[in-house]
Amino acid sequence: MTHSHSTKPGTAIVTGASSGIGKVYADRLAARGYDLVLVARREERLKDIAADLRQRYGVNADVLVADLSRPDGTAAVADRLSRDASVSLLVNNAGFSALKPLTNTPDPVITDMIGLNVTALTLLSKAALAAFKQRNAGTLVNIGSGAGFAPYPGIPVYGSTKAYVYLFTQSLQGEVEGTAVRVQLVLPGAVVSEGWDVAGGADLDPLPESIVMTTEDCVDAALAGLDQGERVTAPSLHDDASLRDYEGLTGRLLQSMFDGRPAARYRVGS
Ligand SMILES: NC(=O)C1=CN([C@@H]2O[C@H](COP(=O)(O)OP(=O)(O)OC[C@H]3O[C@@H](n4cnc5c(N)ncnc54)[C@H](OP(=O)(O)O)[C@@H]3O)[C@@H](O)[C@H]2O)C=CC1
Ligand SMILES: N[C@@H](C=O)C(=O)O
Repeated sequence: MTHSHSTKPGTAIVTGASSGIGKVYADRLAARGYDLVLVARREERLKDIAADLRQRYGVNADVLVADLSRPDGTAAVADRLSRDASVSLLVNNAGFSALKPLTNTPDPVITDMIGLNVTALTLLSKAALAAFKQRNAGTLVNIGSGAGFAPYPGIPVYGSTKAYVYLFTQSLQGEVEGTAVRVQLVLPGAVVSEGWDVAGGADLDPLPESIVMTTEDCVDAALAGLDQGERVTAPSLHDDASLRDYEGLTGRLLQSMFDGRPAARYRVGS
């Protein structure tokens, strides 16, 4: 499908576009007429995906090979965000997990995971919002995880990086309030992808099929949430009132933390 110039929505940068959720984002965004910049480390895969998108949708698709757990990799993508005024959407999707207790997780895995899931996502969000705010247009999508809602024994670092994405992205929503810039937080549950092999220590196969979503359903729901103007989209959460309750409760808890008097149960000064 080709799109006329006047309807072009601009360029979308998708990190982690070489597989899983990111690859499906690239496909769906190309179907919507976006030109693409595909970011990941595996160049051959990215080239094949880019060629396929060009051929099937008639869009431009560039490959940007970058290791986002390294400062130079993140800087290369940030540079594209600040130089290329056609970029109207960033999907901060690249991420990985290690399903291991802390003491069994090698130090480089920990630093790479924090570097990718937290530092790169933060710096690329900053570069995107700087460009989008200047143009008063653009959309930032950050991929968190249901694993960021509560302590998750066995995956202490991954779950915590996703808790960061949850709070960070919602904080950014406050920063763009009153502008035309949009920030969406996407919280997948369990999704079929190579990510489970990368994570090790757990296998998708023993999980009941009923709790695992396809990458296609996950991305289609995330984009439907974006179309509906949602700030937080949880593709597998049927009871969305529970999310609002959670947000309300944590917001009230934050407010009630600001009190100069020690709580009575500590009997300080009594
Ligand atoms: N699958 C699931 O159950 C869930 C996944 N998520 C999140 O969804 C996102 C996508 O994961 P998913 O599709 O499952 O996993 P995949 O492993 O299929 O995809 C991860 C993508 O990130 C890229 N990537 C990994 N490390 C780096 C790096 N250092 N620099 C640049 N790119 C990198 C990979 O490409 P390459 O190796 O070529 O660099 C790949 O394209 C992640 O943020 C994940 O945490 C959230 C909830 C559930
Ligand atoms: N990727 C999954 C677990 O590691 C998740 O985010 O739930």
